[in-house]
Amino acid sequence: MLYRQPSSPNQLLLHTSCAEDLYSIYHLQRHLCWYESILWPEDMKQSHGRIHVFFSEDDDIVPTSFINDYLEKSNIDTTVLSDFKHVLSNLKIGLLGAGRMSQALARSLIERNVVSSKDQIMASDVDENQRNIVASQLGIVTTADNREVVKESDLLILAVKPKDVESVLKTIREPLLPHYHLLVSIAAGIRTTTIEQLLKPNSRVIRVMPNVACLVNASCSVYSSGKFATTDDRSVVNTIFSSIGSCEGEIDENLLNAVTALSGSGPAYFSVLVEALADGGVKSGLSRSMALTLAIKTMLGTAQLLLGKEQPFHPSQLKDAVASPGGTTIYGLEMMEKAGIRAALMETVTAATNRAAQLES
Ligand SMILES: NC(=O)C1=CN([C@@H]2O[C@H](COP(=O)(O)OP(=O)(O)OC[C@H]3O[C@@H](n4cnc5c(N)ncnc54)[C@H](O)[C@@H]3O)[C@@H](O)[C@H]2O)C=CC1
Ligand SMILES: O=C(O)[C@@H]1CCC=N1
Repeated sequence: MLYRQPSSPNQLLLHTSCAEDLYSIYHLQRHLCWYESILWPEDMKQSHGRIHVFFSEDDDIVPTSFINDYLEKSNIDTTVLSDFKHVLSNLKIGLLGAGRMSQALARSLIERNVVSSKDQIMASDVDENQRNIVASQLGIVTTADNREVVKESDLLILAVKPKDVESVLKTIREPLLPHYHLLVSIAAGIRTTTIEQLLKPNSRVIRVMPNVACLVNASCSVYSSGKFATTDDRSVVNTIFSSIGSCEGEIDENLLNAVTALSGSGPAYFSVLVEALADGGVKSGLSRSMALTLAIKTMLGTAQLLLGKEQPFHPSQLKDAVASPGGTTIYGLEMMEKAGIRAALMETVTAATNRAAQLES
């Protein structure tokens, strides 16, 4: 009644009244009406019995320490259960395309216990070799049939190359149920409206841009929601993409191409910079391996200083702190300016943004 596509007038009536009415669907599908279930400290104090709030220490949905502090200040008894997790324990995740990004995502979700079992993830890929890698290295079930993944999952992650998006969406259009499934696309330059048009009306879509550093749980992701995505959908996306690094929140979709060009493609730019700096070291007599190690670790240390948990440096502050009067650094910096490196990097991001816009059309 809720999920079957109506094929007779009676079924259509039932479907419309039960599966499309906002309030019925919430209750029949056993979703919680959050807005009716908020218990404020004042309400708790008025209760006749004793109230004690228990939190899981590691909660992907509720900010445990923030709410715990808030309740403590309101004199409500609380206990944080150490080592307890509140994870996406029932959500079934389907990966459409089992390439580099999907594998990294699946690995993180399993290793970081965001899912409670490997059985919660399934992947499809046209390439048998990729399927074998995923099955043997990650122990998750794979199939060549994208439709099978849709039928077995609640949330789908579309991780094929942009050129393959349309054909995959056409294949899964039928089994993908707008009220049931959430489709998360990480494909560069494919708008949520394009995806929505290829799916059934009202399909819930969120577009995310992570980066390859998800292989080491250090991706930074940004997302944009389609027209029909819900607050719960955004919360799940936040949880999933925080597990592979950080999720920097939602952004106007018009800016997602710039994100793609900066942080999506960024690891490639930094790799070129590291390689070029190492070349400079080799030219000045260092061994290749020493030069590469120094360049990489210098990039890492610089990133840590710029991010600085307690006192982040502004880039110009850090540059000034390193360049002493008449010293080595200022001579190096002069050469960078002569070579036009700032303009070159700005144009790099602009060119990649424009390319993402071309993919959109
Ligand atoms: N590689 C990167 O650094 C980033 C990639 N992205 C996006 O992520 C997506 C995936 O990228 P990668 O994982 O790097 O690509 P990939 O080439 O490693 O993986 C794509 C997989 O999709 C499979 N595939 C192709 N057609 C298919 C079909 N019809 N049905 C099922 N599977 C099919 C391919 O066999 C391949 O294994 C792309 O859209 C890209 O724009 C986003 C951020 C960073
Ligand atoms: O170059 C690409 O198409 C993808 C998008 C972000 C990183 N790689």
